[in-house]
Amino acid sequence: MKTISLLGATGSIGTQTLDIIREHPSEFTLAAISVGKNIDLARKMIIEFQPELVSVQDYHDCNTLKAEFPTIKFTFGQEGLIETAVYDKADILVNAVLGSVGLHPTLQAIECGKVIAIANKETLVTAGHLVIEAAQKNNVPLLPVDSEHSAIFQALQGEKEKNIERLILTASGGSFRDFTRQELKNVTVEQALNHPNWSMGAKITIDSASMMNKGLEVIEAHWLFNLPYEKIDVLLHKESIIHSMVEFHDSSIIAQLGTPDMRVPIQYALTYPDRLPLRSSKRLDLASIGKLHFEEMDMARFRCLGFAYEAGKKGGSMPTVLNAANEVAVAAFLEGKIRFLQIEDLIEKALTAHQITTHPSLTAIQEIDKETREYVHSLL
Ligand SMILES: NC(=O)C1=CN([C@@H]2O[C@H](COP(=O)(O)OP(=O)(O)OC[C@H]3O[C@@H](n4cnc5c(N)ncnc54)[C@H](OP(=O)(O)O)[C@@H]3O)[C@@H](O)[C@H]2O)C=CC1
Ligand SMILES: CC(=O)[C@@H](O)[C@H](O)COP(=O)(O)O
Ligand SMILES: [Mn+2]
Repeated sequence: MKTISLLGATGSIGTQTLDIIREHPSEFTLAAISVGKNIDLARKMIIEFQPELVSVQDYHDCNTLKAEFPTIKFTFGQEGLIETAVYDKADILVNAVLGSVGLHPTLQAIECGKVIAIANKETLVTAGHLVIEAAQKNNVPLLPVDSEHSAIFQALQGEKEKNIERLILTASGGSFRDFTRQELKNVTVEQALNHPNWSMGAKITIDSASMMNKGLEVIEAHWLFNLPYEKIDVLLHKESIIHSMVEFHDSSIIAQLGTPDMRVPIQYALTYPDRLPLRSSKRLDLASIGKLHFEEMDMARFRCLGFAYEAGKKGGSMPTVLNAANEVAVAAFLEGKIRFLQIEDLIEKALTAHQITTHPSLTAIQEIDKETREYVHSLL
């Protein structure tokens, strides 16, 4: 029996993690959860899973739930996320919270020796060097949940890092794959949220449409698999059936395939190095699919991908700026304050204005994250 603490329980990855726990009650138990502002869903989860600890984003919501569930321990805010991440009865932390708010809790959980199943890619983008250093120092496994990284992780089982020629991350192209830049000028939030293959949270769906999701994933892959950016490529694959691939020096390519269902990589991270059946997941029927398509990535069309490669290669605090600017810009787009193409303009301005700090500490990362958010807000 593995005991889980789950950050971001009310989100897309969070609720799918609960599906896995529900499907395998003799394998997993849930000790602690964090939620944001979706208190109605939090109530239902508390009744069904009876976690011992619940962290809530806001103080007021925390007090409301406390009055309703007097036997459960409640906490709130950033400290609450940390308490949940390090909850002593949990063996494994599933980090499915959104954004760089997940960084500090992840570092603390690593210090406490928790196995980390990481969906929260912003944490690895904003401070991958700190997360990897801490994981190595504390001998803590960092298990990828993101579908592309899970695919690569699965393809690498039994393989040696020295034999890797390159990673090939697949990209669906998102909601606007076939739009020209001219057509992108007036797209709506509703159109952007209509991902062709995956049902995901709002922020990552916009990131998919701008191709920033793939940019964040390139940086995430750099840290998780210890490879230079020159060995990480992106290939447009509109069906999202091949979740990613590894090419080896002998020219062999190993790919992982499946229907687009995040429960598969979530469960693999929870059962690794074992596997369990997943009856609720649809089997891949390649004969009925017939054809798979691949195209080279157009870097002029998808500018955010170029920004991410550039920020990743420059290193230091640049990825922190990339991530923070993107978080603010996407939130502004979702709130209807800016147009879609202004997301990339704001990110470009933030990157251009930034004076790089090399090997930033946690305090420096937090400070640069805050400053970048303020700077981008000042441009809105
Ligand atoms: N969805 C997917 O298929 C995939 C997601 N990922 C990554 O996983 C992470 C989560 O994505 P996803 O599940 O789509 O996101 P969602 O927006 O669906 O969920 C985010 C979760 O985080 C909580 N949350 C948001 N902000 C805060 C905050 N400031 N403090 C505390 N809790 C907060 C939300 O709470 P509430 O809703 O209660 O407000 C919710 O539980 C992201 O990093 C994403 O890039 C990676 C691969 C695939
Ligand atoms: C499910 C998942 O891992 C997402 O990150 C997904 O990859 C988004 O797809 P695209 O970014 O390729 O559109
Ligand atoms: Mn992904």
